[in-house]
Amino acid sequence: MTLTNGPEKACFILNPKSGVRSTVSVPDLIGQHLDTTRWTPEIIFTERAGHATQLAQKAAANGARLVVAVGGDGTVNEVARGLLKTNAALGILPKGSGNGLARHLGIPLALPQALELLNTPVFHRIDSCAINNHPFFCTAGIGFDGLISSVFAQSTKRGLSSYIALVVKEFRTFTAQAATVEINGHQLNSDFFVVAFANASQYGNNAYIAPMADIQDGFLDVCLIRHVGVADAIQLGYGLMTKQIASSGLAEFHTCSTVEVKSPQPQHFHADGEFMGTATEFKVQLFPESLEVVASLGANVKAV
Ligand SMILES: Nc1ncnc2c1ncn2[C@@H]1O[C@H](COP(=O)(O)OP(=O)(O)OP(=O)(O)O)[C@@H](O)[C@H]1O
Repeated sequence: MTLTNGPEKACFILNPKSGVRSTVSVPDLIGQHLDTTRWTPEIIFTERAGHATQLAQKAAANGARLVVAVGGDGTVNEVARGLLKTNAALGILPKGSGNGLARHLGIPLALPQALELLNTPVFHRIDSCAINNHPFFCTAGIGFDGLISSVFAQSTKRGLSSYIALVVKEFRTFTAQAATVEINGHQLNSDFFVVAFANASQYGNNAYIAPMADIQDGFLDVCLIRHVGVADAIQLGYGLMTKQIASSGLAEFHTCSTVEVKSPQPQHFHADGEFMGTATEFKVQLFPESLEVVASLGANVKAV
């Protein structure tokens, strides 16, 4: 497709550390598959954690119409937060191990096909969220999944099998944590294994924590999981991978636009799988239609 005004600027921000497919040369793939009558590409490598946010802000300020995160959900998060309140749209070349947002948006995991999607882009507006002012676009969580994000951040191993081994190890010693969750004017006091906040439906790797979550509906889906024994854990794992967590009897769901959580003990928390620290009080907010993305029609999103 040729534009009457010529190609627009597309900036590709690559995290060289992300993913397990390190042999793939993304610049070569961009050279082979990107339609240069549609886009004039610029390719930049990140140099450190957090760098992608600065690069994305700069690209948007310099007139890029499209800023493409090349990496996993951590890189997607960093690029996307840099694009909030700008005129640039987010593209994704999925190169992580989980790729939760890319999967929700129907973006092909094969990079040549993901590049083809950018050649004939359809733009969509999606909601974004924040946990204690840390933006997230896919999921955030407190409790066991917060702890896992912390332990995974310290581990040098990547990939699904390492992740599962780590989950099993930590599960043996983790106990549900006391907290008060305030949703829609109601206070729920309990011990919680996980309090998860879903903008998109999955954590990544097709593990669906909130299968019904709609990324354009203006609502957060909150998933509360209380005590989890060994037999429950197997059922929970099965429910996550088969989109049947809601019928497992182990999870309770609420929708809201703001939720607050208080806990007597500091709790680990994550945003899009990245460990954000510990806190005793949490405020989680949703900002409707606050980010423009290129996604696949017929996936879980409606076109603008
Ligand atoms: N040049 C860099 N050097 C070191 N770390 C970086 C660099 N660029 C980005 N990072 C950090 O790498 C981390 C992991 O990135 P990302 O999530 O994209 O990959 P991943 O962990 O392999 O994928 P997934 O989240 O799907 O498992 C992010 O926290 C990001 O801040």
